[in-house]
Amino acid sequence: MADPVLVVERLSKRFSSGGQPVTVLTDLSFNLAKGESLAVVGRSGSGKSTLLNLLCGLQVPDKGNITVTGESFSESVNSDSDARWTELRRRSIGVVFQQANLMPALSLEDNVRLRSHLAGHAAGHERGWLERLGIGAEADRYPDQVSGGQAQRAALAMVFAMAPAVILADEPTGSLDRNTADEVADCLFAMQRDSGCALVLATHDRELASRCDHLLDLSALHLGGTD
Ligand SMILES: Nc1ncnc2c1ncn2[C@@H]1O[C@H](COP(=O)(O)OP(=O)(O)OP(=O)(O)O)[C@@H](O)[C@H]1O
Repeated sequence: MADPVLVVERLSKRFSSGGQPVTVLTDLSFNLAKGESLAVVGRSGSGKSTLLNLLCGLQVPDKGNITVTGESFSESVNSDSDARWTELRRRSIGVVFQQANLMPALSLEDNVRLRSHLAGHAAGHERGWLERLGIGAEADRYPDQVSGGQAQRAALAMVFAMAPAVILADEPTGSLDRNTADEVADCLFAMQRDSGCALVLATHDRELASRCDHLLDLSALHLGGTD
């Protein structure tokens, strides 16, 4: 494999629920290279969102290592690892959720400008990103003035404007009707292919998952549930 952008080694995570340990991930390992996509599927509660949270440092594994663009993290947390995760989320890891996470007081263009600025890029390309997502005409509108599909396209424009190494998408089309979901997915995969970033996509939608290069079925790895 070409130099991997994302390396996951023997990752384990459990929670405590009502005093009972709940094992979510056990010894999970995979690599993802530049330009590759991985669909993470599995029944509700199998750990899809937990995995994405671990991959951007919002949760900490009990065991294992995660390496993103050469930065390695283990289960030990300190101010150095916190600062490195924060910097990665600012510049290198783009996150897309089921609901577009736009700032309501900013126009779509200003939402893209802010995200791009935080990632260290000069202003000036915001409209271009919105045009590539097919919503250039909506650039001056505010999030509450656009449809769910348009808002989700704006969320993708924000993420691609960062020029991230990795995109983590958690049910990015889950709140959209089938046609709009397909259109947004077309944008996501076309732009991921053009930008060459890696994509980890958590979804219940098997059709969407089948568009990725690799499939990780968390239900097949373990039975989950209470230990
Ligand atoms: N902070 C937490 N504390 C305790 N248990 C948690 C916590 N977060 C998640 N869990 C449990 O971990 C398991 C995995 O949750 P997760 O949200 O990752 O699943 P999922 O596959 O994304 O589910 P869904 O498809 O319904 O979104 C579930 O049993 C959930 O209840």
